[in-house]
Amino acid sequence: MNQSIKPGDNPDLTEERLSGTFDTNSMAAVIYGSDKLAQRRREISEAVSRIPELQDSKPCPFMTREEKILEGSRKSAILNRLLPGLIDLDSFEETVFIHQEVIGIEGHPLALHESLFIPPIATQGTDEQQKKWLGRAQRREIIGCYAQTELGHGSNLRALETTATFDISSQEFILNSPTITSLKWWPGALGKSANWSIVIANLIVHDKNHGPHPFMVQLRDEKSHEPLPGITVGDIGPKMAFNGADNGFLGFENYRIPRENMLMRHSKVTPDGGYIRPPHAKIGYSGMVRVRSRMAAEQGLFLAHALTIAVRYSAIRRQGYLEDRSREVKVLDYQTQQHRLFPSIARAYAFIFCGFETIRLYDQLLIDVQNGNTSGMADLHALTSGLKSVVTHQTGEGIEQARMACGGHGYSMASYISEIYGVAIGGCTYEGENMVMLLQLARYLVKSIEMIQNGKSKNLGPMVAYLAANESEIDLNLGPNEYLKVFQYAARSQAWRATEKFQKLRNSGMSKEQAWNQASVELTRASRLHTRLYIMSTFINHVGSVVDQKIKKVLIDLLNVHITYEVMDIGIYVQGLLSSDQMDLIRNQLYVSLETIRPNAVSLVDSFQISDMQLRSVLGRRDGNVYENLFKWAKSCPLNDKDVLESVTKYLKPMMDKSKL
Ligand SMILES: CCCCCCCC/C=C\CCCCCCCCCC(=O)SCCNC(=O)CCNC(=O)[C@H](O)C(C)(C)COP(=O)(O)OP(=O)(O)OC[C@H]1O[C@@H](n2cnc3c(N)ncnc32)[C@H](O)[C@@H]1OP(=O)(O)O
Ligand SMILES: Cc1cc2nc3c(=O)[nH]c(=O)nc-3n(C[C@H](O)[C@H](O)[C@H](O)COP(=O)(O)OP(=O)(O)OC[C@H]3O[C@@H](n4cnc5c(N)ncnc54)[C@H](O)[C@@H]3O)c2cc1C
Repeated sequence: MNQSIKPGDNPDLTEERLSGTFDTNSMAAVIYGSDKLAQRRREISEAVSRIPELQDSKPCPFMTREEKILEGSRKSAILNRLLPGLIDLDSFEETVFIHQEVIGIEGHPLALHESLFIPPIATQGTDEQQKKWLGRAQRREIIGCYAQTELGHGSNLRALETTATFDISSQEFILNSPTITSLKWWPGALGKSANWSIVIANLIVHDKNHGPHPFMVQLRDEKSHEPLPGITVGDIGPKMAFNGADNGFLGFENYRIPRENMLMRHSKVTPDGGYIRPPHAKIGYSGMVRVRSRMAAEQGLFLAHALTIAVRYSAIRRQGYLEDRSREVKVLDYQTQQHRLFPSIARAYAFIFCGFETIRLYDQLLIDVQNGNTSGMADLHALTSGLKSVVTHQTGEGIEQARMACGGHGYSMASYISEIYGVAIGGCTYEGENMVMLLQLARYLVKSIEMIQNGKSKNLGPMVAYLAANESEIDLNLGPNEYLKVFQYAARSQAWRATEKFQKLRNSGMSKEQAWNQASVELTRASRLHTRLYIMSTFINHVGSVVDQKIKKVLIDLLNVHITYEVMDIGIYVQGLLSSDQMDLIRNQLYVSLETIRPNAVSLVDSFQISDMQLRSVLGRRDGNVYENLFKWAKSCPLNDKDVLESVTKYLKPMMDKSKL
């Protein structure tokens, strides 16, 4: 049963919902991890929809940037008052969800507070530091951000220029931005809203640079909100999207903070200027790993937003004919439309499934690290580096296809797809530029292959054990596990090809850095294939664990779309393994899978249960009543407040008048 059906809906959409073979609430439970979690999302949406002061004052596309920031702040403040009655305050998921529901995806002044300001205090602050700041931050007495990137440096953290020099005599750190390129640049909420920040600066003690470390820094006066003396701060200007957030710049001039403001759970500076090393050199980077570990699910949901819009719209949009010339067909019936959208539905599910898995892995790692065991850090760093890169890229591609699948109306801001696209593809850049992060994973793959070459295959972790196998023939009696073997073959041969290229260049006398650079395109290809293999195997495992048989059946259909599409997409890497007959067989299986999934397409996107408020799309409305609402939306555009604009009276009319003979 599809729970989205309501009286008054567009009959085409109701017809689709009636053709679904499964219960959308049960599917939502599988997507979000449990019936309880899915139910909480519905309850929060429902509660929010009944609070008038939380509704949009006007559609986001009609707001200026200043209005967006004002609206985000207005709603944040109201939410802060209402949150205790609406959500479980200890739940990060519920906190993020309600902000998304109420404020949307364009960012808001507290977007970074929850995800990048509070977690470093909680994980890298000492008990005393947590006592001092955590409660204040959680109550939102203070608003924080995370200032790491600089005008001249982002990807390469070793080159950051901001310094925090320890002054023993005053027991203070002195913060400085010595050059224009050392200005912090990009941090969200820094521009106008935050009054505190985690600042990443090079720790200098007794003239020795110990590299980047995190510091708690007050930026603005807590009464007047004016920047404190020694601080230069402001907004960096409009962006491609995400304009509800005030990304900012920040400079320091001999700005002093107490010694106790360095986050010292792992690294420490003692009063006499002693430096105590952390248990792992990169432990200070763990805030980034946390955000990356959450990106697959987050991006999967961005894709889910775009697909909810495109699939619902494709079910009510009629254009052209198939056999029956008496009525135009739903565009969703065209194979090209299905090929454009259904593999992306499968990817959205796959990303969410493996996203929740990486969140679980991160949470486990956090416990291990707090207990002094840092051995899992390298594995999770490699995994999340690849995952954020592949998922953000494919999400961007999927959203753009969704936009095109909506024809002309997809290009209108009424679809809201362009905003989803703009926000989502920010993920290709933030938290580590994709190529840079793919190359981090490649280091791990090359090291794994070197272990095999050195006869140490038994030391390989489970995620890379396939690199040591020797599969050269596949029995295409095709089930998911055979597809997995095909993918393993592709990932393995590319990883070996890239490593051997790197080694050959090294052996020719080239420096390590040059050889790496000259092999880097091949290395990034290896990282992508490795990551896609991981996504596929997580998807297969997840479907295998589903108990409800109706849900399992449709997820197997979706998995079939995924595995056939993915293998077709990497055809070039499996030429040595699969014959052209086998490739034809897979291609045909893909087409059959598209037909199989067709009756469930709308129910599959309905199962994401994204409310109209959150979707903010005229095309993607739950009720499917698109045309009358598009007309209403256009009429409410501020340009239509007057029939004759100043642009006409001041310029066009005089021009036309002058041109008259
Ligand atoms: C619609 C519904 C969806 C819901 C979503 C919610 C709605 C919200 C609305 C909108 C969302 C938008 C939100 C926007 C938020 C934006 C937030 C952005 C925040 C930021 O971007 S913060 C800045 C991030 N910056 C980076 O990521 C910088 C990238 N660079 C690096 O991380 C490092 O420089 C480097 C890793 C690339 C290199 O570091 P370096 O020290 O030089 O190390 P190397 O020499 O390369 O490697 C040495 C060795 O260390 C290992 N290593 C590196 N990192 C780690 C690590 N983290 N853990 C473990 N080990 C690590 C590395 O592998 C090497 O090992 P080896 O020697 O090979 O064995
Ligand atoms: C929406 C958004 C929000 C952000 N929020 C924050 C925030 O809250 N806090 C914060 O501190 N920062 C934030 N950032 C900054 C972000 O983290 C950086 O922009 C990001 O890490 C990329 O760094 P960069 O800009 O220096 O890119 P660059 O490194 O300059 O990248 C430019 C090009 O160089 C290539 N390149 C660079 N290094 C290498 C290499 N070693 N090998 C091969 N190619 C390379 C890249 O692949 C890319 O093609 C945000 C950015 C965005 C877009």
